[in-house]
Parts: sequence; structure tokens; C-alpha cells
Amino acid sequence: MALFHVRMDVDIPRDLDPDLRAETLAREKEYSQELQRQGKWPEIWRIVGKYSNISIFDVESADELHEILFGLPLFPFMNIEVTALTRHGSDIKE
Ligand SMILES: O=C(O)C[C@H]1C=CC(=O)O1
Repeated sequence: MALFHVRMDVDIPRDLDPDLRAETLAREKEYSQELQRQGKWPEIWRIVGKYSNISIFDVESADELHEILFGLPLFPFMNIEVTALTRHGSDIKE
């Protein structure tokens, strides 16, 4: 198991065809929600005032995360920042 904190900043060009925009957003939502149902994307939070999110991914490896992120329908329109996480030594959870 590997946990990652991921920030996604979305920047869709203003002149993108509206139908393509709507279709890409619908595919993105379905893709994201399927990964949430699988438990691989357990947290997704909107950053207030930005077209950005902070997410937690719970995956097998960095390779798996890379494949997931690369497969995002909005990937061509995103800047993505990944931080690998490990349990803090002072955490009282088992
Ligand atoms: O809206 C976003 O933050 C981008 C993206 C991530 C999941 C999703 O459904 O859309």
C-alpha cells in the first residue's frame, strides 16, 4: 500500500469546443467516481476559490498512481503535484 497527497490544478482553454469540454468533464467525473468506489481515491476536496483539488490516493505503488493520473480525461489540462506520504512516528493509530 502507498499513500499519496495529490494536488490537481485545472486549466481548460477558454476556446475548447463546448461539446468536447462537457464530454471530457463527464468522463472525468465517471473515472474519478469509479476509483473512489474502488477505494483507490478515498479523499477529494475542492480548494476554496480555485479550480483545483487536493486528493488522497491509496494505491499499490507510484507506478499505479502514475497510470491513474495519466488516464485522467482532464490530464492534458492539469498541472499535478504529487507528495508521497508515510505514517508519522507520533501517530497513535495502529
Ligand atoms: O474538478 C476537479 O478538481 C478535476 C477533476 C478531479 C476529479 C474530477 O471529477 O474532476
